[in-house]
Amino acid sequence: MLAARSALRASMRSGAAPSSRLFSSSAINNKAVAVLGASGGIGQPLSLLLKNDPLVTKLSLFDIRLAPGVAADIGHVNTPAVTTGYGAEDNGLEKALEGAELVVIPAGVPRKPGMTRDDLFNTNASIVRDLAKAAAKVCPKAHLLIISNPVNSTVPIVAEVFKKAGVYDPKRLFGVTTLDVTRASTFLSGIASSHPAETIVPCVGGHSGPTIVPLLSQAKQGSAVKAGEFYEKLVHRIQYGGDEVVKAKAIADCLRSISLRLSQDGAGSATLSMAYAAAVFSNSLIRAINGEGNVVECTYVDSPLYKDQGVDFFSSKVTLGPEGVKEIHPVGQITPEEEKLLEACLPELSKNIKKGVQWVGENP
Ligand SMILES: NC(=O)c1ccc[n+]([C@@H]2O[C@H](COP(=O)([O-])OP(=O)(O)OC[C@H]3O[C@@H](n4cnc5c(N)ncnc54)[C@H](O)[C@@H]3O)[C@@H](O)[C@H]2O)c1
Ligand SMILES: O=C(O)C[C@H](O)C(=O)O
Repeated sequence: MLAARSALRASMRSGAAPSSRLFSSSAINNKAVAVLGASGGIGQPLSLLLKNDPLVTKLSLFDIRLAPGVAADIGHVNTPAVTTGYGAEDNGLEKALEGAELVVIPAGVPRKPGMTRDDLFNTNASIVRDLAKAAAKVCPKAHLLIISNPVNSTVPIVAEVFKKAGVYDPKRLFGVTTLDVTRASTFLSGIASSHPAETIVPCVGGHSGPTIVPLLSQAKQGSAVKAGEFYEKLVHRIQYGGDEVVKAKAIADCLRSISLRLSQDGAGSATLSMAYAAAVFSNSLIRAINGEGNVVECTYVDSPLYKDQGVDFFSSKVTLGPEGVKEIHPVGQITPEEEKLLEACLPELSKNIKKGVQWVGENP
């Protein structure tokens, strides 16, 4: 995360003052990235951040609405990535996936106030399944980065689609849980008065309230938070950071529209911080694929760690490499409080994974 952040900041800087070294590209450094759901709240800022990443040389933006316009706009940014937008017509999805090495998927509906991520399952499962089918056909060797919620279930759905197509490589499928790590870093650094980039809190488990397990004891600054009510509040804030944004956007939306329409629907969930987090993860993965060593991110992958407890996918620290997942790290030493959080996480995660696998079995 630390390495990724400084690389991303270097990318940002280079965007302002291009250095020929950063912008030079050899064959190995050419990276084609497709974003599916590119016109959405996450899709647009994420596409912009990817366009600003000098390691990305081709950017294909797909959405069922507005993608050519988004691509035309982003395409005017003077960085190397050649950017093209595709809609659903004229086989646009397959065209967007042609030659893609990374496929980032934020397509799907976001939460409204009062909903859990699992409430999105009925809508998003089929969206993700269909996009995964196209990727399995057109770019079966691409690395897939799944953002669409509920991540705990959508990642197993993608795995099943790829298995059915005979092209599943568990090393190339990632649930993007970077936002949990980003939030934990921000919240803890606010308490410890440390620099966020140096405040690294691994978050393991999955991506939903009770399945997000922040390991504060493994952060250098973790001792700034003593066990007890204060610790519990911080853990709760990290686990339910997504709800904080959904509620804040709902209030803002409500105030803005009070004279126009009395809407309680809200304006969705985290988009900008998510775009940042996904850009950090994408940059880390590309650097690892390009041969950089010691690139470690927390990510939700097909993992051996808790398979004996019916949990086939689990987020933990993962060393990334040229083939994607290089090494999955165990959770390591944790406190009794963290042990309790993990105990609560595992059965819920197992349920979410089974739900995805069963659904795609019945709805192939
Ligand atoms: N993993 C995480 O940490 C995390 C964080 C935030 C949001 N999310 C999830 O990301 C998803 C997107 O959130 P958002 O705020 O960007 O939503 P949004 O509604 O603003 O954007 C979604 C986009 O997906 C597009 N889309 C819908 N069906 C599609 C299809 N079949 N093919 C291609 N595009 C399609 C829509 O047209 C829209 O542009 C949600 O499911 C949300 O819960 C995940
Ligand atoms: O909270 C949500 O629904 C979106 C996302 O998963 C988040 O953590 O912000």
